[in-house]
Amino acid sequence: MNAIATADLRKSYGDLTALAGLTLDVPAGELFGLLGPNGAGKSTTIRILTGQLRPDAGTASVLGVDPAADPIGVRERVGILPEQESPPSFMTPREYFDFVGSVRDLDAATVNERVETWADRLAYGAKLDTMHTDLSRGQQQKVMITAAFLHDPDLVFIDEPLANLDPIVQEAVKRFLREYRDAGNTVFLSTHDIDVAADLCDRVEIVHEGELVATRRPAALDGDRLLDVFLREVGADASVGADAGAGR
Ligand SMILES: Nc1ncnc2c1ncn2[C@@H]1O[C@H](COP(=O)(O)OP(=O)(O)OP(=O)(O)O)[C@@H](O)[C@H]1O
Repeated sequence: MNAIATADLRKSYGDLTALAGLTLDVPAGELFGLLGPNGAGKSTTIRILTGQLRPDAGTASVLGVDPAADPIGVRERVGILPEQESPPSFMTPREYFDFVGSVRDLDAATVNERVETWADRLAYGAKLDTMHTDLSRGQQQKVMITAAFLHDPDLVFIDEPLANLDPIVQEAVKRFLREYRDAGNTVFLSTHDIDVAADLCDRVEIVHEGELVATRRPAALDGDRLLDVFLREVGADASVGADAGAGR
């Protein structure tokens, strides 16, 4: 069964074509990676799939729900870790999780239990009652990761999840994501980091200028081959483009 299916998704911002006909299936239980350079259309894809943005054309299904027709229905069922978003500056992590728990209809005991587990996993228990404004960027990212998983969704959309995290925490998050996938859940990961995609994903689709240009299974490649594919497919354009930056 597919957790996500899209057909010919298109989206423009004025004259700029961000998605030029994206057709994509993600089976349930896959740790899927959308890999592309800056400006390739990754966040636009996530925003459409999570009902935050309507496509100009094409269709999408997320856990059987059409995000354009029922955006709230999709957001109830999935977890979302947006790129570079911060928790509210005027709250502590504990207050924020209480808020997320009430939006997600979780009882206080469940919230507390899950928060303790996540604070242990990502080593930030000492900061649970510190205002977000006094947390480091990486500590704020730990809070955002916890919030995305707090209601134990079957599917998560995670945009550059490892940004700002030190190597120890990165390994803890990777370990968790593999366990989450092994339990039958689905991960839609968006990144421009080839190492992250190669290390973590069952399958990677490379997106460039709003189109899918290559698909690979990292386990079936050796060494740096995903980098070779990436450079071959997008490197030449990305290195001369105004929005250059293939991540390494
Ligand atoms: N609200 C917007 N208005 C105008 N243009 C936009 C808007 N959002 C995105 N774009 C443009 O659409 C294109 C795709 O952007 P998108 O954010 O989807 O890329 P991305 O692959 O997530 O990039 P990054 O890795 O840098 O986050 C880019 O050229 C971007 O400048």
